[in-house]
Amino acid sequence: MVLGGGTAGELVAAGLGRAGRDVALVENRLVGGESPYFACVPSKSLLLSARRGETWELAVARRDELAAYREDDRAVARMAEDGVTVLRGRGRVLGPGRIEVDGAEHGFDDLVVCTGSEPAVPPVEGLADVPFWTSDEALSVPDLPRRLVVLGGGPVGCEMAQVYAAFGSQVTVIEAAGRLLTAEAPFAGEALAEVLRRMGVDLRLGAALGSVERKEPGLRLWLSDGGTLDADRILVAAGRRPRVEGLGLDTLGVAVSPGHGVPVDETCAVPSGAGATGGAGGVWAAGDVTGVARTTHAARYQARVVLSNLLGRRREADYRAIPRVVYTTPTVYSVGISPMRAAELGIDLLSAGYDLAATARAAVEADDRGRVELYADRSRGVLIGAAAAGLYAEEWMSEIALAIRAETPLSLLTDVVHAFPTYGESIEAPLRELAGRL
Ligand SMILES: Cc1cc2nc3c(=O)[nH]c(=O)nc-3n(C[C@H](O)[C@H](O)[C@H](O)COP(=O)(O)OP(=O)(O)OC[C@H]3O[C@@H](n4cnc5c(N)ncnc54)[C@H](O)[C@@H]3O)c2cc1C
Ligand SMILES: NC(=O)c1ccc[n+]([C@@H]2O[C@H](COP(=O)([O-])OP(=O)(O)OC[C@H]3O[C@@H](n4cnc5c(N)ncnc54)[C@H](O)[C@@H]3O)[C@@H](O)[C@H]2O)c1
Repeated sequence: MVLGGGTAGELVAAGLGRAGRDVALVENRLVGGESPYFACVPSKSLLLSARRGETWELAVARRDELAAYREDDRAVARMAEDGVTVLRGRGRVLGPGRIEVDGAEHGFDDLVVCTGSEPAVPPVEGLADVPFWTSDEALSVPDLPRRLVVLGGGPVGCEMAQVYAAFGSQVTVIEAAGRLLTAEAPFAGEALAEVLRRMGVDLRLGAALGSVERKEPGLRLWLSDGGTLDADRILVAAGRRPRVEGLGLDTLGVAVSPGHGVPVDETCAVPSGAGATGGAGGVWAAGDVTGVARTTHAARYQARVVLSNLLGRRREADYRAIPRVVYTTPTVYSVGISPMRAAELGIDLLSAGYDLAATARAAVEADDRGRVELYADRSRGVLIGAAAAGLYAEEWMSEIALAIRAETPLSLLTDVVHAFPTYGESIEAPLRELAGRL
């Protein structure tokens, strides 16, 4: 029984079905989940349209076509082809081996929890009384607000700010922390801030939203720094919470708490309390609901780990090199440990950086923005993290993910040759610098 038919749930269910197992997928919205209809695909489509200078009407038409007009018939048909029974409705576990889907009871041996995440709405005075968007609306409705306030300067807030500013909205980003993309290396958020400011985005950094009130026409916002703002629409992009409540997991002895992921071990099994099995089998979880990495590729990775273990081939997940990408122009790509995290862990970190402007490719592209930074563990002589802000960084930084995951010695990495003229050449000088400082 797979509970939740998004990226993770689809992959587990399809794999089990193809392997001839008896498998059902419970989904109460759209088979496919967030990514194809409300998240990755429509956001990347709008970002590309913005970069190409398309009109809003064309961009929305293209977005909606790519998002299959938010209809899941093709995804459901694929499930049927793979031998998966789709149970439409909200699922709730009743106890070991028993689940209810919209009133009907079904049995199961193994349970895989893939219920994803939902937007976190901060407890701001007045916010619940005004109409606001989350990314779901921002990526599915045809409106282009004249004045848009984006609450949160994380990946969602930054991507949406760039989209709406590019198409002509007057955008303000309110970010409680002092910079954008707070989890990542500081230069990345600063590079993005510069680009957004140049596009006319008003960045209110270090300010939280205090309260909101209707003010015809539109809304009036009060900030914690005493400032006020008038807007037509608020987009809440203040983080996401694993969807763990109301699933009945407590009946299996699985302790969950709001805002925290379902706990998983390295095999993506949910450690069971007394009598906490899904019947004859076990309880597993994959994707955003685990709160581990919260990206589509991480959901797919965990799903493959679950699938392998369910099919009898033990597999453990390794999260050291899962990329985190913000698909703005320029792209912000991060992987592995950030400098802040290394400091928390007491790692003796060596860092080296390089401005992309110094590459021949930057001259060819006539774009001198961007930088790459590499972080190595001095004691082990291997890369443990990296960040880049630059055009196509999501493509040319993949080799760094491989180097981190494979723990390739720096001495060997310095012997890798990159094609000329590419942005990939930008990592050669920092790699040599790091190797020379070991
Ligand atoms: C705006 C935005 C942009 C993003 N862009 C990217 C990107 O470019 N790249 C990237 O890698 N990641 C991106 N992400 C993150 C990515 O969308 C998620 O990590 C991914 O969708 C997680 O997949 P999942 O299977 O865990 O959950 P979901 O896709 O959310 O699937 C969970 C499913 O479970 C169903 N469900 C929940 N509870 C129940 C229940 N009780 N009964 C029945 N069904 C239930 C839900 O309806 C849903 O369909 C983005 C996220 C957002 C918000
Ligand atoms: N390209 C991608 O892979 C991609 C793109 C978008 C989202 N995602 C995933 O979606 C998840 C959610 O992204 P997100 O950007 O919503 O969350 P986030 O947690 O990364 O960022 C939210 C930001 O909102 C700020 N904030 C929260 N409450 C506030 C308040 N009251 N006032 C002002 N600022 C406030 C926080 O300081 C934080 O910086 C991410 O963890 C990411 O994994 C991935």
